[in-house]
Amino acid sequence: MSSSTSQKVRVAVAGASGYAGGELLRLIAAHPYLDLTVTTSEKSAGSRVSSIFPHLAGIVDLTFEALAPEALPDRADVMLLALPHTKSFDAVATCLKAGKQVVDLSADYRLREAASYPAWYQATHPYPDLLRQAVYGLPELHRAAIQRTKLVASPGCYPTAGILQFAPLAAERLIDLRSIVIDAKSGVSGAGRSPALPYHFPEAHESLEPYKIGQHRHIPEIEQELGLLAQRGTASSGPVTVTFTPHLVPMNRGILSTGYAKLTRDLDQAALRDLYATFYKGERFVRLQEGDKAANPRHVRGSNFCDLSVHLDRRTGSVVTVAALDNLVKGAAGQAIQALNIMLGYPEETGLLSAGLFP
Ligand SMILES: NC(=O)C1=CN([C@@H]2O[C@H](COP(=O)(O)OP(=O)(O)OC[C@H]3O[C@@H](n4cnc5c(N)ncnc54)[C@H](OP(=O)(O)O)[C@@H]3O)[C@@H](O)[C@H]2O)C=CC1
Ligand SMILES: CC(=O)N[C@@H](CCC(=O)OP(=O)(O)O)C(=O)O
Repeated sequence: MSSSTSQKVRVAVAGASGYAGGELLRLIAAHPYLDLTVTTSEKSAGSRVSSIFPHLAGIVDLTFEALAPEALPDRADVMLLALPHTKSFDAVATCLKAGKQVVDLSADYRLREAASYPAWYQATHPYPDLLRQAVYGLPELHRAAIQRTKLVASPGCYPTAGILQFAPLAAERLIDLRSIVIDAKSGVSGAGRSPALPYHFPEAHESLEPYKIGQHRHIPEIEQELGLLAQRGTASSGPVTVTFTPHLVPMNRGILSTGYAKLTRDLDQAALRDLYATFYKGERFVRLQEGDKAANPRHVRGSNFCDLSVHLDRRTGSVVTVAALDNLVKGAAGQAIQALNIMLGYPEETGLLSAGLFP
C-alpha cells in the first residue's frame, strides 16, 4: 500500500454540510490512502467547505456542489452518504448500479426486513432486494461480511453503544433476553445541524429530557443485532426485546448508555469481566475499563473508541453495562471509515487512531 496521491482512493461525501458529513471530511483529510474529491450540499452549493466548517480551513480545500447521485460515480471510486433517512434509498441504488462501493450512514439499509420500515420510518422500502446485500456496518460483529460487500449500512449512534454493551451477554445467552433496559443520553449534535426547537440552546441547556420513550426508531436495530447474536448456534433463543429510553443532554457530542438485564446464571464480577475481555480481545476500538471504573464520554470525545464497563449488581441478580462513545465518530463518521478501511483492504485503524480530546 502506498500513500502517494496517485494511488489514493477517490472519495465522494454526500450530505457533506451536515454534522456527520463534516466529521467525515475531517477524518478523510487525515487518512493516508483516501482523497476527498467531491462534497455535496444543496443549500451550501457554491460555498467553500471552510466557510461552512471554519475548523477545516487549510485542511479541506473544496467547494460544496449540488450534485445528483447520478453524477457521483464519475467523480469518485467510493461513496460515503450522510443524507437524512429515506434520502439514501435511491442514492445507494444509483451508486451500486454504477459498480461503486458505498457506506451509507443513514438508516435506509440497516434493517433486514423491508416490512419494518413503514412502522419505524413511515416509509415503504423501495429496494427490498438491495437490503439483502447490505451488511450492518459494525466491524466488531460483521467484519468478514463487510470485507465482501459493496454496501455497508453504518449503524446508528445509540445502537452502536447498545449493541456493543450487550453483545457478549447476548451471544452467550447469559441474560434474560426480554429483560434488557437501555437508558441512554446523547449530546445535541446527534440530532443533526438543523434540529427542531427542543434542541436549541435555551431549551436544551441546563436540561435533561427523555424522548420517544418506547418508540425510538433505534429499537428494531438493537433488537435485530442482539437477536442475531443470541440465535447463533441455537434455534431456541426466542426474540430479544429492549426497553429503550434516549435522553437529550446539554453536551455537544457524546453518548452515555447505561444498560440493565437480569442474569440467568450465577456469575461473579471477575467472570463478567473475563467474558467481555475475551469477546473483545484484539478489538482496537473497544476499551474495557479497569476495575470498577465506569465508561465516561469525556474520554472518547473526538475519538473512534467505544469504552465499555460491566458491573455485577449482586443484590438484584442483575448486570449493569455502560458504554461511552462519540456519536459523530464511533457513532457515525469514524465507524463508517473503519468499515471503509475493511472494504478496501486497509488496516482497520488507518486514519482513526487519534486519542480523544481531554479534558
Ligand atoms: N448526527 C449524528 O450523531 C449521527 C448521524 N447519523 C446519520 O447521518 C446522516 C446525516 O446526519 P447529520 O449529519 O446529523 O444531519 P444534518 O442535518 O447535520 O445534515 C444533513 C445533510 O444532508 C443534506 N440534506 C438535507 N436534506 C436533504 C435532502 N432532502 N436531499 C439531499 N440532501 C439533504 C444536508 O445538506 P444541505 O446543506 O443541502 O441542507 C446536509 O448535508 C443521517 O442519516 C443520520 O441519521 C448517523 C449516526 C450519528
Ligand atoms: C440526540 C438525537 O436526537 N439523536 C438522534 C439519533 C442520531 C443517530 O445517530 O441516529 P441515526 O443515525 O439513526 O440518525 C435521534 O434520537 O433521532
